Amino acid sequence: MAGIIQIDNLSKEYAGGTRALSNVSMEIEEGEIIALLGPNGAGKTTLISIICGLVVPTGGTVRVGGHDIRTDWRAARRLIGLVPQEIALEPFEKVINSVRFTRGLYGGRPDDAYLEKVLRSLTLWDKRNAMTRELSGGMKRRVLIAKALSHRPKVLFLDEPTAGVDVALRREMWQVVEGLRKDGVTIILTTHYLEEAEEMADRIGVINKGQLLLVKPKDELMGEFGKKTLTIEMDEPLDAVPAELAGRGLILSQDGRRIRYDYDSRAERTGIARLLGDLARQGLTVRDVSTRQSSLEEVFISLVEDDRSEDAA
Ligand SMILES: Nc1ncnc2c1ncn2[C@@H]1O[C@H](COP(=O)(O)OP(=O)(O)OP(=O)(O)O)[C@@H](O)[C@H]1O
Repeated sequence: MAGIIQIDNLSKEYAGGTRALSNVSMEIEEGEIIALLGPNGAGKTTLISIICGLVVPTGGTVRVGGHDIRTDWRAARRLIGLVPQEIALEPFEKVINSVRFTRGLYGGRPDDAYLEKVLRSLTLWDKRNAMTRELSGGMKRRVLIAKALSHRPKVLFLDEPTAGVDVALRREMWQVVEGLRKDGVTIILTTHYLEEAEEMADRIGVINKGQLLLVKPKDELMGEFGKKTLTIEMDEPLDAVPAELAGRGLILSQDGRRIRYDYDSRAERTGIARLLGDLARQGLTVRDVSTRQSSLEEVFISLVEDDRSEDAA
């Protein structure tokens, strides 16, 4: 079965000559949450804007629910809701009217029962008669989501949903997304926060300089690139790594008390047992050992750096 979104060889060159996207292809399955990660200017917003019909691509195609976004844009757009990066609301409008209005814009017939369900799920029902300017920042963001959901889209785009919000609000937003997942809404979000992608997404796409470097299930990405670090704490400080243990990439801390060893946890032989055995043979006593998995942040930085060094080569 084809995915709900099918992107083929998508490219965009802006009028000034900036190449914002180069031959991006990707398929998104119904019901999944996909996070698009990338540094500033990578092309994330451009990609979302093209799918939503706000920016015209210079090459390639996008289908939403089988509808081409250019030749069959009305049907495609009906399936999409967009929560933009900037908060843009009518300040003197009541929440409920603002949401009703957006539903009308999409050509939806009035359906207050559905809008009540949406507002309740976003804990906005009690605020339905408040003017949007009276709401807190977090509530305003939730109103944007309510508006984007007002016509029952199958796909929701969240462009940096938690940019500039505090930790509590960020967690609140994650819960909202979790609720939408349960309702079967497909979600595509962009973020700079790796923690956010790690927390919410099923799959992660990494974009850099207009190119989609990879799209992978989150766990696979972590497993594939996630190196582990073993820290060995010595009973007595060392002056240097013993010569017998050279060539294994061991790093001694400045105070000589800890040895760091990076290894691939999926390798058949991690070298840990050998290392500990060799230390014992040298008469060195180990006080403690700990391991740490690299974070997605480290994974991401190494990917983007690889991309940079390939450019330089
Ligand atoms: N309307 C436009 N006209 C010309 N160039 C543009 C336009 N919009 C974006 N760009 C350029 O296209 C590139 C990609 O921008 P885009 O906003 O898609 O990146 P982004 O990954 O969303 O970045 P950010 O994380 O900062 O929002 C950038 O170099 C940007 O300057």
